[in-house]
Amino acid sequence: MSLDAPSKPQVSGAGLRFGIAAARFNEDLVTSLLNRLQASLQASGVKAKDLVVVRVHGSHEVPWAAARLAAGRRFDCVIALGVLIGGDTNHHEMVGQSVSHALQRVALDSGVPVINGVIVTDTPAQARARCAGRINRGAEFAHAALAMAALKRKLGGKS
Ligand SMILES: Nc1c(NC[C@H](O)[C@H](O)[C@H](O)CO)[nH]c(=O)[nH]c1=O
Ligand SMILES: CC(=O)[C@@H](O)COP(=O)(O)O
Repeated sequence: MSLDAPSKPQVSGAGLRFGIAAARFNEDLVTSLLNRLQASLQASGVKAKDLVVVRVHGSHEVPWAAARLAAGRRFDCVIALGVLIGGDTNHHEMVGQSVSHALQRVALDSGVPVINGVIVTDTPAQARARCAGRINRGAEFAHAALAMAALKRKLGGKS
């Protein structure tokens, strides 16, 4: 586990727009992650009207939704959220790797930054600690999103 995330960026969120694609699988945990993300974005000045959330079945479906949000060219950054927890097989690792690659492809192909907020853990306890416990990954993803949205405004993108 790493807790050495960068600190909150000195970025005002006012006027920045975010598209969020979130899985329903492990719904309570993903919703907690989403709530923490939204609270952190709004604390930095992002308006509720500038946060658009779409929900999909599982983490495997998140990259497609992220791609559609990015293709709309309305957002400064797209944020992908999901929680993959190990079951009897290594399915969670397979999905986690493919989702990670797909999200990177969406970002590079679309020119819209994509934040990988899909958490992959071996146990439910590890997932709870990161989504609803002492490790606030929702706020970390918000900080990454704010920084990348501001950078996109500065450097430009395809859109
Ligand atoms: N086991 C988890 C899944 N599995 C579902 C897949 O993501 C996918 O929806 C299914 O294979 C149909 O394409 N999803 C999660 O988000 N978290 C899990 O722990
Ligand atoms: C089918 C799934 O999404 C996932 O829950 C796999 O679980 P398991 O490894 O126990 O088959």
